[in-house]
Amino acid sequence: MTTLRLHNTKTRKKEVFEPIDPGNVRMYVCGPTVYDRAHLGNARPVVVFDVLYRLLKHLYGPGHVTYVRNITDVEDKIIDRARERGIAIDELTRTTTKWFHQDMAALGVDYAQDPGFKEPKATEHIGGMIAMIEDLIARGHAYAAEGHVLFRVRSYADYGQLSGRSVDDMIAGARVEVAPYKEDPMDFVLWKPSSDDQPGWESPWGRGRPGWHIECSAMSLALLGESFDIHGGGIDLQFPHHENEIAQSCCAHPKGDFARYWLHNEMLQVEGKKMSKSLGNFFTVRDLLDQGVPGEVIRFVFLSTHYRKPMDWTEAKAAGARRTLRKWYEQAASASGGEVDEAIVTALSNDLNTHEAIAVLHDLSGQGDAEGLAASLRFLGLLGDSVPAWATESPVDQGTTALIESLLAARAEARKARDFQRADALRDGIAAAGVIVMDSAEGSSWDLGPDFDLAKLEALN
Ligand SMILES: Nc1ncnc2c1ncn2[C@@H]1O[C@H](COP(=O)(O)OP(=O)(O)OP(=O)(O)O)[C@@H](O)[C@H]1O
Ligand SMILES: [Zn+2]
Repeated sequence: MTTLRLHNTKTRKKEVFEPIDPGNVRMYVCGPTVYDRAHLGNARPVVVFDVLYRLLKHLYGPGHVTYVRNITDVEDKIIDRARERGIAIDELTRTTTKWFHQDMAALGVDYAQDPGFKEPKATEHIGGMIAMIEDLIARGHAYAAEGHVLFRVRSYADYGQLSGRSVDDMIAGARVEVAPYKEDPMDFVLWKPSSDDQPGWESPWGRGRPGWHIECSAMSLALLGESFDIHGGGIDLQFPHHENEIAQSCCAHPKGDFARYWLHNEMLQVEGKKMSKSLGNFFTVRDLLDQGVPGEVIRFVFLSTHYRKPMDWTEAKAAGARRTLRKWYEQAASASGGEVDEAIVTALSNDLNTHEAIAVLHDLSGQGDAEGLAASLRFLGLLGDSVPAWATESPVDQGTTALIESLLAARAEARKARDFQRADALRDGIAAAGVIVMDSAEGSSWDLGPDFDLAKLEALN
C-alpha cells in the first residue's frame, strides 16, 4: 500500500500515518457554527478534508473510515443572530444547516448517502458534555463559580503544546476575558448560565449551556472514542479552540491520546487578510454560485493550492479553472470505466499534494487517456455521474474563439507599438464584454465569464 505522509501540526513534521486500527480509521473535523451562509473561507477546510477522506477510503477501504464533522448549533453567535432576525433558534440553525449542505454539495462534498460520515449536533450531546465537565471537576481540572464552570488551565502542564508556545506567551497574545469568577484570566468556560430567554439545559450548576470547546471534546468522544487518528480544522482554530479541546479531553481521559495527527488548513485570504465574518471582507459560496461560477471551478481553484499555504480567490484563477475543466470534460465524456491513476494517489499521499495531482491530470489529458482522466477527476471530486451542464451548454464556438484571439492579438500589437491608449481600450472593452483574460509570462489565456456578451465583443472589432 502507498505510504501516507501527513504534516502533523503537533510535531511540526511530516510523519508517516499509522492508524490505531486500520479496520476503522477515525477522523474528526470541526464543523460550522450554523448562524449564516458559509463564506468561501469556511468552504476550504470542507474541501481539504473531503480530499483526505476520499484518500483514506481509497487506501483503507470505504467501510474502514469514520469521518465526523459536527454541527455547532449552540453558540452565542446563533443566539444573537436569531434575536436580530426575530426567528426561533431552531429555525435559524435548521435553515443554515440545509444551506450548508446544499452549498457544499455544489463543491462535490455530499455525504447524504455515506454511512462512514457522521454529523453530530451539539444539542444532541449535552448529556455527554455535562458528564465530561463533572469528571473534570472531580479530577481537579475545573471549578464551578457563579453558575459558570471553568477549566483550570494551570492544572494541565502540557497546555500549549499544539501551538508550541508557553501559557504566558499565549496569554500575552490572546484576548483573554477577565471575569471576577475566574481564578486565572487564562481559564476558559466549560459551562455558563442561561437567562430565561436563552437556550439552556438543567445541570448540576443550574440551567445553562455549554461553551464551544467542550462541544467538540464530547462529540468526538461519543463517536470516535478516547483515542482517534486525525483531528482537522482551519489554522485559526489551533489556538485557543484546539488547545482547549486537547486540555479537556486529555484531562478527562488521561489514558487516551485524544487525536494523534493534527492537520490544519491555511486561510483563504482577501488582500493578505483572513476572509472572515468579523472583518466583513467575505463573500459566500452561494454568492459565487449565483454569479454563475460552477462548484467544480471553486473546488478546482482550492485544489490548485496546497492546503498549508494561504491563498486568494481571483477571477483569473476561476477563469483558468473553467477553461481547463471544460477541456477535460470534453475528453472525459467519451470514457467508460477506468481507474484512478496511481500517480494521483501518490501525490495525495504526500501530505495531500493536490497541486501535483492536478499536474497529473494535465499529463493524462495530454496523453489522451480519457479513462484515466475521467476516473481521476471523479476521485478528486471534480466530476460526478455526468459532465456538468455548464461545460456543455455554452461551448465557445469557433467564431467567438477567433474573435477573442484576434482582439487579444490586436491588443498585443498595440502594446508592442507602445500605443497604450489603444491597448488599454481593447483591454477594457474585452473585460466589459465579460471575457476574463489572464496575462502571464507565457502569454495571455482567457475564458468567458458568466456575464459574457457577444454583441459587446463584436462591437470592438
Ligand atoms: N478564511 C478562511 N480560510 C480557511 N478556513 C477558514 C477561514 N475562515 C474560517 N475558516 C474555517 O471555517 C471553519 C468554520 O469556522 P467558524 O465556524 O469559526 O467560522 P465563522 O465563525 O463562521 O467564520 P469567521 O472565521 O469568518 O468568523 C473552521 O474550520 C475555520 O478554521
Ligand atoms: Zn472543534
